[in-house]
Amino acid sequence: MSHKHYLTLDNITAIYGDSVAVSGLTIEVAKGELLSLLGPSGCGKTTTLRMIAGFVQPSEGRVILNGEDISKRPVHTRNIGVVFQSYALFPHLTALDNVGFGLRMRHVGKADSRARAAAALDTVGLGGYYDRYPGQLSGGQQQRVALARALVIEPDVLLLDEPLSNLDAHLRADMRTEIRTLQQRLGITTVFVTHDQQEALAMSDRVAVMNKGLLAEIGTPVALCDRPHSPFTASFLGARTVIEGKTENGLFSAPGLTCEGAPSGATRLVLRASRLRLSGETGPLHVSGTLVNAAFLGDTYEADIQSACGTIRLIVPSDMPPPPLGTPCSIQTQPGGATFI
Ligand SMILES: Nc1ncnc2c1ncn2[C@@H]1O[C@H](COP(=O)(O)OP(=O)(O)OP(=O)(O)O)[C@@H](O)[C@H]1O
Repeated sequence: MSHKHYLTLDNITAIYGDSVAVSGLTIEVAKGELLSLLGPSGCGKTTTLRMIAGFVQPSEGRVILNGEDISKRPVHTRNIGVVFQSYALFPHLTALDNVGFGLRMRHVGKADSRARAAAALDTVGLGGYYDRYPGQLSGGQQQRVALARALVIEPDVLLLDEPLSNLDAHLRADMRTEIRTLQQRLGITTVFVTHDQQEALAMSDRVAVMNKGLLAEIGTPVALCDRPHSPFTASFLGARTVIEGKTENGLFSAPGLTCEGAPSGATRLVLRASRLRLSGETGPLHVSGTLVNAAFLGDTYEADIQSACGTIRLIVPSDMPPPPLGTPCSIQTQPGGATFI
């Protein structure tokens, strides 16, 4: 996908009182792309979304949509659809009227509004639910109504703020697939806020990892997982151990650990839990320690090895059960198991 600048966040900063929520953020989103903003609570994801929607004014920088600087435009004149975590449906309006509301506000005639709202509800699989009130719908169905309401205005950009976080795990996985399929079918440019790394990886064309109001790193899900460039990304993307050390003549070393094949200047070794095995054999990685945790997770075991350089996490297949706790172990890397920053 070309990163044609359909939506550009150009060096935007948001300040609340004397605290900086977002600091000099620059991101370009291509037309039709789904970009996730991923990061821990408080890193500035929602504030970024609010600046795109127009609820928060950037104190510096610009939001450019399709070549136009929309930074100063009021919310209702931006053609942007938003789905909030809380759905924010009107309890006293039916599903059809909730979806049609935005059109009526835009002075679309009543019959036309109803027809378009009905079509939007059909799109999200709620064909039979036009006359239900929000209180008569499940959480997942309310979420679909909120999505239909955002889509019915045919927005230039769709903004989704943790839309799945109120749903149970099963439904969340289904909705994730549905939203992604719909987004691709409609080709709608989407910015998706989440703190759930799996959700971001599963749904996105690219992921922007944020930390403390700053962009830590941006890339495709596979690139971020296989070759993280920032230590924050490496540790935030989960199931990775980051070890500090130094490199001389291609050999990375840290207390009680060495790893061959390091580029000059590397100061961190990233060990990816799912690409490590407990083994008597050694490869490029030399480290030994003691098994201190082995949890059965169904298809895998999660194991922790305590070593001189800290605790190293492994995720091993369930047909390779770890030895008893307290057993001395060494670790073998599989391709992609050890990378350097
Ligand atoms: N209206 C506000 N007034 C003052 N400070 C705010 C306001 N909204 C957010 N903040 C602060 O700005 C920072 C960024 O908040 P933001 O909601 O953008 O983070 P987030 O990454 O979306 O977090 P979460 O995942 O918890 O929603 C936080 O430190 C937060 O406390």
